[in-house]
Amino acid sequence: MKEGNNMRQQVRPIIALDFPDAATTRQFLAQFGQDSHLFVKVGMELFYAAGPDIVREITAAGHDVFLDLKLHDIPHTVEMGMRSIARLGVTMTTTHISGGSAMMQAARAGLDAGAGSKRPLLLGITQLTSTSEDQMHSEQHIPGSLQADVLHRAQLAQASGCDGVVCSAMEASAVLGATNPDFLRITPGIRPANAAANDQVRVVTPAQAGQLGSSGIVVGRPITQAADPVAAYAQIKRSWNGDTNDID
Ligand SMILES: O=C(O)c1cc(=O)[nH]c(=O)n1[C@@H]1O[C@H](COP(=O)(O)O)[C@@H](O)[C@H]1O
Repeated sequence: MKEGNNMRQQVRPIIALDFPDAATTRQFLAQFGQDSHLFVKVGMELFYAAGPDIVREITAAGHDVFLDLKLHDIPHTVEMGMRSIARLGVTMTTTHISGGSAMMQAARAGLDAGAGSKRPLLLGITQLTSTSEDQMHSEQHIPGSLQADVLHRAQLAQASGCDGVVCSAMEASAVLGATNPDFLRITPGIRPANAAANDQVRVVTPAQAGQLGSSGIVVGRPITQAADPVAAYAQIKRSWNGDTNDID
């Protein structure tokens, strides 16, 4: 087994359900059959359209939900927002690290206060996978390498009560080296070889993500817009888990 495989904590690729409404989401999920136990991400597009009801519906169907709303506000507002999120029974959620340590601590306190038996895991957003190092320099006025910035953010997130970060797989092994081994490295920006990058910049294949030390991958359009989403999911899952020599 490759070293990266030992680091993998989420065997299932997390499918980003970036759909405009509940009906489209239901049609998509129905293709996977009643007994499937998927790990899906509900983000802004679906949540702003279908609200907490769609999250409850998906969890009631037996799927794990990563509710990705990327909270970023003053600490009190984020704490109270996270209390509401925790009551939805989701598995993971997100806050922006750039809001600072007080905001992340408040996010964690909100999850602690709002959760029942199982607290949602808190992930900090480092640098979006759509951001290049050049953009970071010119638009954010952050000097140095993008990896160094991601490492700094990851360490701040860990010290502030986060359970992991969202970063690209390109930074995953460095984050692993700079944080506790169980600190999660959830990586979007996943594209099978030859697939369109779309708006993503820091992109790797599912197999590379496994080798680079990701602990979970997030995949949207390569599955949701595939001619056969169930087959695309199965192929990406095999590649991610190192179960195939197929070109991914
Ligand atoms: O927080 C995220 O999930 C996220 C962070 C990030 O840096 N990059 C990123 O692409 N994402 C999300 O991951 C998903 C990627 O979707 P695709 O580009 O279609 O595979 C989208 O739902 C994004 O919102």
